Amino acid sequence: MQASTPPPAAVSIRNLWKRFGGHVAVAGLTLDLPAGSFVGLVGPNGAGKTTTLSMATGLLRPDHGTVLVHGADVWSDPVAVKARIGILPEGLRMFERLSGRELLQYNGRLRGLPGAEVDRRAEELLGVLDLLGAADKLVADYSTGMRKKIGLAAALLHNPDVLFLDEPFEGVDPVSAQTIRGVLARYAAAGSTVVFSSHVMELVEQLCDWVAVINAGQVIAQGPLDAVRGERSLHTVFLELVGVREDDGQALGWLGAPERGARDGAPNGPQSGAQDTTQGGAR
Ligand SMILES: Nc1ncnc2c1ncn2[C@@H]1O[C@H](COP(=O)(O)OP(=O)(O)OP(=O)(O)O)[C@@H](O)[C@H]1O
Repeated sequence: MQASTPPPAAVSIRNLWKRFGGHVAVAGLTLDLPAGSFVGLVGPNGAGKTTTLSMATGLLRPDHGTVLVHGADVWSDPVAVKARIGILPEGLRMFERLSGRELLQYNGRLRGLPGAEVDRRAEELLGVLDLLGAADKLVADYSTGMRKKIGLAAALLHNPDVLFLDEPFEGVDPVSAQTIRGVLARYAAAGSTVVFSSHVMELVEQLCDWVAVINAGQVIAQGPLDAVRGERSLHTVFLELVGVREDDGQALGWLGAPERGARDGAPNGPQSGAQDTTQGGAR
């Protein structure tokens, strides 16, 4: 499975560290992401994915370590790097009082693209992402999925070499997710690099050809998807790698059991309160 000459790295991360107060969020993380690959970053909650992506894209300064994007240092050569990357961060803050179309036009101009080219690309992206009907609506009035799509359009407008996406499918309905997948697949097929974080292993397996598993601020596995998962599913391998916590059978023993004397000393068996709650929840 090992290639004799490794492909050039689009993103090369070396010994990256980040501490928040007493908590080490990223602990000496080293990662090489091959150019032209579709990379999935997976890891449990709090593993350090967002912190890593933020440092890799110049949004958060590392305590230590380097990140190179196509050979340019993110922190010592930020202008060169930012011209080559697109970012869809988690919880992206946008100019809410602009319409979707205006947001793209503003982004395109900031990127130094000629006006006519910005307009052409913006209309195409709005069309492909099924946002033409909402193009003149304020971003403030966009739904979660629409926000992800307009954020993706803004990240792609200048045709970056590397696209970083933090949880691009979170809160997105299946129709919009399919649209986003189509755009990403088309972008990657043209030879660009996509790096995205996700908790959805099935999605990573469908889209990605390269995977990095992050746990406790470090990379615990990385490589081509087939090499990382072997004959098994990524889900199974992931759970094994990060270690599933065993339930000792003691915790939550009260949950679902009849309450005795907890409320005004009155028993609350399944035929009284529990049943009412179920009916209430069904409405
Ligand atoms: N600004 C911050 N201040 C303090 N702690 C932070 C900050 N940002 C992240 N952390 C902590 O750093 C650790 C890594 O967080 P991070 O958001 O990078 O994880 P993640 O892998 O993206 O998690 P998730 O999958 O839940 O989004 C967590 O313990 C988190 O609480």
